Amino acid sequence: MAERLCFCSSFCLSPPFSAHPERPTAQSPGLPHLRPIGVADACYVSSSHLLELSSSHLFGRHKPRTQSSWGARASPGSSNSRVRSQAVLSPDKAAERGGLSGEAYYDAIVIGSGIGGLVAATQLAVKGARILVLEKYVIPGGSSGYYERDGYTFDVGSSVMFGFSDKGNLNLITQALAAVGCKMEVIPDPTTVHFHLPNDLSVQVHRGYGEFIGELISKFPHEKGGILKFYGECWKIFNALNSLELKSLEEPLYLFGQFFQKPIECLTLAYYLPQNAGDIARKYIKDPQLLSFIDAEVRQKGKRKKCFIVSTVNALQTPMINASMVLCDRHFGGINYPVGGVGGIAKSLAKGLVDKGSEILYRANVTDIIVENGKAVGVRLSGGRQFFAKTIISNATRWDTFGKLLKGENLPKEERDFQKRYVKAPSFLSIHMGVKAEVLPPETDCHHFVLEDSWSRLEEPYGSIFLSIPTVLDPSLAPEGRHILHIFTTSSIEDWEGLPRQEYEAKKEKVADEIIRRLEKKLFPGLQSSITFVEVGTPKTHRRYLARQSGTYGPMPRNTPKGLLGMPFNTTGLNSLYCVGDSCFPGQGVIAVAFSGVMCAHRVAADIGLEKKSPLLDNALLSLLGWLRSLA
Ligand SMILES: NC(=O)c1ccc[n+]([C@@H]2O[C@H](COP(=O)([O-])OP(=O)(O)OC[C@H]3O[C@@H](n4cnc5c(N)ncnc54)[C@H](O)[C@@H]3O)[C@@H](O)[C@H]2O)c1
Ligand SMILES: CC(C)=CCC/C(C)=C/C=C/C(C)=C/C=C/C(C)=C/C=C/C=C(C)/C=C/C=C(C)/C=C/C=C(\C)CCC=C(C)C
Repeated sequence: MAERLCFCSSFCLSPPFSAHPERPTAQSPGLPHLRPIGVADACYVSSSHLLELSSSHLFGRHKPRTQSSWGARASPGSSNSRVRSQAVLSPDKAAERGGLSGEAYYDAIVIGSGIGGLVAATQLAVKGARILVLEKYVIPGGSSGYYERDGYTFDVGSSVMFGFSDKGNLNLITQALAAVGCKMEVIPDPTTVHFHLPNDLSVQVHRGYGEFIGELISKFPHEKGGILKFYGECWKIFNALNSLELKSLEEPLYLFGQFFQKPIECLTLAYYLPQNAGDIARKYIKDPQLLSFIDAEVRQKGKRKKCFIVSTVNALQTPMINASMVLCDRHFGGINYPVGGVGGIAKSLAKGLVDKGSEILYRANVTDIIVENGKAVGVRLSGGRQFFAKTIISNATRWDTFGKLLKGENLPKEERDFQKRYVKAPSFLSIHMGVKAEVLPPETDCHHFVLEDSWSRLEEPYGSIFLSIPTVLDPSLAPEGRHILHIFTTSSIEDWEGLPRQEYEAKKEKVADEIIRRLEKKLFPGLQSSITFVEVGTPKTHRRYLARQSGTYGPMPRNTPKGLLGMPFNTTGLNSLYCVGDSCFPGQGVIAVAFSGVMCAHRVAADIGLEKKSPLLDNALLSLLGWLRSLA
């Protein structure tokens, strides 16, 4: 088991420290009186403050803190705003600099500090761009954030981390951290998921590919040939992906360069771009139970209200490229858990961003994207403050970006088409629990997928249960003698809206009790009586704290998609506005949104002159991609 280490070289050297040595922190002697901040106020938080956050009230009954000793309100003219003025303009100055005639101070404003937004921001910052990230909540990370309660550190989202190894080209989380000089200690997970399925089918997805395939073949010996062919095809795609340098597929000089250097690999990917995993699995495999297992494996979203493991749909609606990425990376680089919890990734990226001279404002709720002459030029916060930049990057979902943040603008055709092709996936009900350690049998795996009785419940709300026990890997996340159980299952916002408070609370308890009862019966006898802490989040909780419309987990195809062909990239129909995150290519998942961040940063860098570009080729490629999407 790994020791707890610092995230970055400077991360824990001088508490509290300032990322900019010349800039004192809010705690430094000599700083004037700091006013407590209200929810609507934006506050500058340096990475040192992040380290000191002990509890980010994300789920359950608690509201975000409205009083804080770690944040300082900027008031122009105060010494506190003077302290910051080297990197963050006072609101008035920022406003003056934007608009029609003024030169925008920032190269890019990023709305939201999910992993997608943070990767885009840090990748641009390392290229020398001046970035301002505006985050509505009090800490970075969005669905990859964390919160602390009663000595437990809970991951907000799930704890299965792809792309976090030290090899290949697809370890995008490792690479994103390295770009800003950070390295996190990780703990290898020996089993990606332990499936507990109908008809007492139990499959462990071992880290070793041979071991996993051996186990699967032993359960389905009559399908040996099909299994080898299906997973073999996945490896062909994964190897092609892994051989490329990953940058923006919307940037022609890079794309042609890759085609020139790796023609076979690029053509392989182009061939699979419009294909789905379920169709390919069905070419080789006939056993319905094995096909259902593969549906659960690739967990992409299928029809409305249905859901699964690697995203939330069945294999027939899962792009083959995404399925291959997930089904192979877990064996190639393996699933690795960051020591100290998933929240450390966003904290490290945020710190890295500040180290590179860019800024983050927390409690900065963007309500409007300001458009002038058909171009996104700035943003307005809920308190009325305005910031201007050459480009705006939205890490909010596309539904929020185009439905809420842009007012009075006609929905661009591209977005209308996207909304025809994709709907919002349902949200989750999540249960964060602390339990007595003795309730877990020895050798319990970290991640479980439970569907006890019938395959027909696979995609039903509350049908399948996801369970992570990160303390199996990192015991430091819980008090001694305790474990964390993070349970989640799909659930739609409609189930929870319009209920009076008491009924809402009673329903949370009832639904959570039923899920816990199922886990007690299937996995852990005595579970109920071993609980020491429990907190339940519903889709409303996700909507409120993650600022995602309907609390959605992301986009899912309305019908059977043409693989990844229909997914929009980062540019949008509005000049200078870009999107990043899970409603962009290639979709949901931490590694997927990290890739979207890398792509976005590259395209933006080209557009603001930090990377080479060819306007002529740009137009040709963007038209070609638009046309290809129209075929989806
Ligand atoms: N594999 C896993 O185990 C795992 C775990 C957690 C999360 N995830 C993935 O992460 C993906 C989401 O990442 P993402 O980067 O797209 O976004 P995100 O939803 O995680 O983060 C978006 C951020 O933007 C902020 N925001 C939204 N609107 C805002 C506004 N108007 N003003 C200011 N801030 C605003 C939110 O507060 C949030 O912090 C999901 O698809 C999920 O699959 C996966
Ligand atoms: C343009 C043209 C025409 C052509 C071109 C061709 C080419 C070159 C192409 C290329 C492509 C590429 C590069 C692509 C890429 C892609 C990628 C990277 C992808 C990725 C993906 C990923 C993913 C999807 C992931 C996901 C994940 C997830 C979702 C996860 C989840 C998890 C969970 C939910 C958890 C569970 C739990 C338990 C069991 C407990």
